[in-house]
Amino acid sequence: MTSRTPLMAGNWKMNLDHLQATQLVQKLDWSLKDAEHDYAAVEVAVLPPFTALRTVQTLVDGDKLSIRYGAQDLSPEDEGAYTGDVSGAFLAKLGCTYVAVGHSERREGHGESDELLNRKVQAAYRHGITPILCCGEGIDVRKEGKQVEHVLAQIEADLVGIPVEQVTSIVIAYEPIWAIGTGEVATPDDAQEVCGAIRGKLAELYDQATADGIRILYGGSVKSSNVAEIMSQTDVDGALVGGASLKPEEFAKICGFQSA
Ligand SMILES: O=C[C@H](O)COP(=O)(O)O
Repeated sequence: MTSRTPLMAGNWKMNLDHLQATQLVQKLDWSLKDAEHDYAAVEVAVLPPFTALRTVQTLVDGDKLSIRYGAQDLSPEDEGAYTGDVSGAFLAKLGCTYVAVGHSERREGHGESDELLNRKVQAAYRHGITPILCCGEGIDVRKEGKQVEHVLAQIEADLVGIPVEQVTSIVIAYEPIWAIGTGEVATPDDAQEVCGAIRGKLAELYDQATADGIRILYGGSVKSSNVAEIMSQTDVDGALVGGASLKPEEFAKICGFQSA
């Protein structure tokens, strides 16, 4: 089986101004150094608000940190009269490695459709930024037992027209909506069921070798106390962490699940 380097990504959501962002990244770096974190074994990234990206870039570049960073969203367009939007070109200039696309808080809170998310995935690739494509079901879908078909339909629609050469670098994040910020973490079996099905769908849409190389993250109330069992699942290659990524020592522990 292809080996996949785990990715631990902290999604700060709408938290931390640019000054607080600097402090958090410094503290995270110190905590990771204290833990002798091996970045080659587990990649670490943070997704600050747009307003903090420039300061995070300055700190990471200036201090030559190994922490990567990215944005939480991007425009499907590259430039022009799109008030309030932020172009992938601008994010690339700021050194963003990643951009989240289709977080449930955007799908639901901003009515983002699969058609729009597909255009955002394409926009990310146009600018050499790796999309972290988020998917997941709400509680009603879960109660009906239709989580797998729901998530696979999202993935298939969001990847329309994305060629194999591009999709090899994509990161998929499975986040059951009922587990986000609720303290209710999916069981390792729940996570594996959907992450495994996503890999199967990627093999069907592309090929098995491509699917085996793609990283699939789990997100939803991940903490240092539950990360090891989630990460023990065959098809879980990391975590997209919300609340716990705002606490540098805790996030560093999450990042070190393997060496703990
Ligand atoms: O993007 C992150 C997810 O929404 C998970 O958030 P959470 O760890 O606060 O549950």
